[in-house]
Amino acid sequence: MALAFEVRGLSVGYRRRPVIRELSLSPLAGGQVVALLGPNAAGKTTLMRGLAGLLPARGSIRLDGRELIGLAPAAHARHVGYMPQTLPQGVSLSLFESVLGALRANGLPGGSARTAREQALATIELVGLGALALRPLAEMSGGQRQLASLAQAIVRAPEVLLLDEPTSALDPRHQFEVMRLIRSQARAHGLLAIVVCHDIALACRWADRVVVLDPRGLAAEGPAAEVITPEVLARVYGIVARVERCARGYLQVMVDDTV
Ligand SMILES: Nc1ncnc2c1ncn2[C@@H]1O[C@H](COP(=O)(O)OP(=O)(O)OP(=O)(O)O)[C@@H](O)[C@H]1O
Repeated sequence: MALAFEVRGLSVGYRRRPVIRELSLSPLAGGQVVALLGPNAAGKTTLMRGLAGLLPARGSIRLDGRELIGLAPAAHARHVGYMPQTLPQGVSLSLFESVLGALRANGLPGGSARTAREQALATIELVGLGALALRPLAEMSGGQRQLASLAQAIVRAPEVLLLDEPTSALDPRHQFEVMRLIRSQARAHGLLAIVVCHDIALACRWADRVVVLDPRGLAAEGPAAEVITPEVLARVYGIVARVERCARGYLQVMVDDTV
């Protein structure tokens, strides 16, 4: 049975600024990739941090029927992994040490120390950074640090993987590879991946469902082909856009103007 993830009446915000108010989503399932879209300041990061247990939340987040709100942060993090939008900076650790550290921080030694080291190295290979395993993060490019951050999130093998703009620093080839990797991880391990993305076509190409937020709350959700329409793009982003299918059947979004 695929894992079930349910968000009901969820509120997340900051001391004097509620951002996500009473948000309910259709149930999400393990094995899926869900793209979280929406304009700047819509609350995507706030929602992700609430789902990850990094901001206080009210309402309900259920994983296979078990309530996550109220769990201790370490227990919450074992179920729900989070890759932040900001890249790791100024860290003197090598890539290998940082990925091994992420694995250990989860309280999941992965068997023996040797197994843990092998797991860390295998994950580094998976994101395509095998040749840089011993390089300090501080000596990596922005794109390489973003891939390092992805490796740190994946190595923990959470059931729900939250990725906040994982492709923002990447060239087109690496964007493609990362989205393909996320989907193959979701399919292979039955994990649910929720990915924040500003590239609507990229999101539609790889996601099974999209959730669109705007500052008023949930604007739309469902399969990309049903949700991404000129009307929704005008209402949510304030753009005049055409939504067309390319020869291969993928959605393309062409922006002609602002509303
Ligand atoms: N630490 C904070 N304290 C108070 N308000 C915050 C904090 N962080 C973000 N906000 C506010 O919460 C709102 C939502 O911000 P959030 O970062 O969740 O948006 P976002 O959809 O991820 O935006 P972007 O696409 O620009 O990354 C914004 O109005 C922002 O100013």
